[in-house]
Amino acid sequence: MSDETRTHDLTTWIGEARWFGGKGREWSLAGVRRVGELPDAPPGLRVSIDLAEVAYRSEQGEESELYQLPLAFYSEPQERLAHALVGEWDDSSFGHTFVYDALHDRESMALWLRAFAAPPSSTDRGQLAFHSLPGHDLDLEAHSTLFSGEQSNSSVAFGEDALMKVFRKVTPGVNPDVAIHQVLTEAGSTHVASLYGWLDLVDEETNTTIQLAMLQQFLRTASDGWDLALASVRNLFAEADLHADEVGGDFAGEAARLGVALAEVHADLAAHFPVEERDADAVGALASAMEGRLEAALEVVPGLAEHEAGLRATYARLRDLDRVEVQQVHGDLHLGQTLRTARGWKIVDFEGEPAKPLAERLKPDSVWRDVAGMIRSFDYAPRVVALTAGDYDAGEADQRTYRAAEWSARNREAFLAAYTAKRGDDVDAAATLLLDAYLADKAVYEAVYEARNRPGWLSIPLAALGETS
Ligand SMILES: Nc1ncnc2c1ncn2[C@@H]1O[C@H](COP(=O)(O)OP(=O)(O)O)[C@@H](O)[C@H]1O
Ligand SMILES: O=P(O)(O)O[C@H]1O[C@H](CO)[C@@H](O[C@H]2O[C@H](CO)[C@@H](O)[C@H](O)[C@H]2O)[C@H](O)[C@H]1O
Repeated sequence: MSDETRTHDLTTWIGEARWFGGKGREWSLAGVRRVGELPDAPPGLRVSIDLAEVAYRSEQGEESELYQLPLAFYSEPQERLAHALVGEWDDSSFGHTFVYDALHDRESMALWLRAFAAPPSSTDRGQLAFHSLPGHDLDLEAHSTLFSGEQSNSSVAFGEDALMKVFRKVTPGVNPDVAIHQVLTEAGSTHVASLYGWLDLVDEETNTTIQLAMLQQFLRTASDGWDLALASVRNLFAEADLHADEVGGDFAGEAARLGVALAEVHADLAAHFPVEERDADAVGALASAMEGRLEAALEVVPGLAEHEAGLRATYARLRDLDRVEVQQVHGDLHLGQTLRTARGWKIVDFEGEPAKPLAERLKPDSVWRDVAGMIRSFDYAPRVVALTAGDYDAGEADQRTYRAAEWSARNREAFLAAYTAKRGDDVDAAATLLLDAYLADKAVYEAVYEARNRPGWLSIPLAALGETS
């Protein structure tokens, strides 16, 4: 079986993967490069990390992205891994093999975990560099389980001990998720999972490093903030005669605690990363960047056109500001990035918006970007429940729309009040301009995200824009 088989199988597999960010665009597999092999594999198994180069062609020219492919090459077919089969081909180093997604394979994942616990010597590891922080002994007996959620990356739990996040779309440079977790772990923040280690791909020739994976504390008692919010909305919808504050499962107390957690994380980030006061030119550049994102989004989502004038007016109002304070922020905050544990709220995934280049994601930004992200989530939750609730009559639909707005407003207010109280400030006129602009910018981003990933949900950000712009 030739290279053609490999290219065909990998193209099919990548194109269907949830983590593949190129859906909806014209792309091809430009090449696959092996960057490392895990040592100590048992006979009949070889475990590699390959990088796939995906090329896009458009009127603007050519562009490419790198995706990480952890692969398991078995000399015999593995029935237990049938669901994770990538293909069957002749590998130039491993011979004729049955190739599987290694993240589904406990044998392969055990090799990864062992490499974190005892980083292989430089000759064995090639370009791979496993790092671990002191203070935690990994449970090497723990079995791996791949998380099945809707994510941009792939996460593998090792029992209830550790969680490894494998970054899928990779670029040279520092990944903010690793850098921020390291700083917040070392600062003793109670709102993040502790960082245990990370994996780098070091290219000594070009003096570049690509961060491939991150190992952190597994939050055993965690419930996903998004799931909790949906449950709260369902409670409200089930009680036609009651208001949000009278129904069991009211979320406002949790929304307020989330506001406090975010204020504390922002304070820790401000203490350990630079905080800068930017002038009117920088505010103008921020408004221009938002306008630029809108223009790009209009190409992908024609339905945004009816909101264009309102959006441009919101961004133009930003230009009235003569200063903006920026610092390290989360960058892609939403309820799905929050976990309620027995010890309070934790915030995860400091990687920023997956669609942005790494260098841009590390840039300081206004804290109002994160606040806006959470508020957009409070808007999303009831709309998702209404959208997926099934058939109901027109009267019921109106009732739900009204109650959805009530749920959003109640939680938005509780969250904002607690956030500003913890910081010791309030949402003054300048903050309102910033917040409105970030809310609009996020809804535009979401419209593109939904058009590419979940077209059935595109109406959610568009409806929100219809109410505000
Ligand atoms: N430390 C942790 N312990 C337990 N579950 C976690 C932890 N960190 C993240 N998760 C869960 O894993 C999911 C994916 O993590 P996330 O960092 O958001 O990945 P992605 O970058 O793919 O979106 C989250 O929605 C959360 O439910
Ligand atoms: O993959 P990430 O978690 O980094 O974030 C991307 O996917 C999110 C959806 O999984 C998306 O969030 C949007 O949908 C959420 C509901 O599923 C909602 O709570 C958010 O408010 C909304 O933005 C996120 O924007 C995207 O970057």
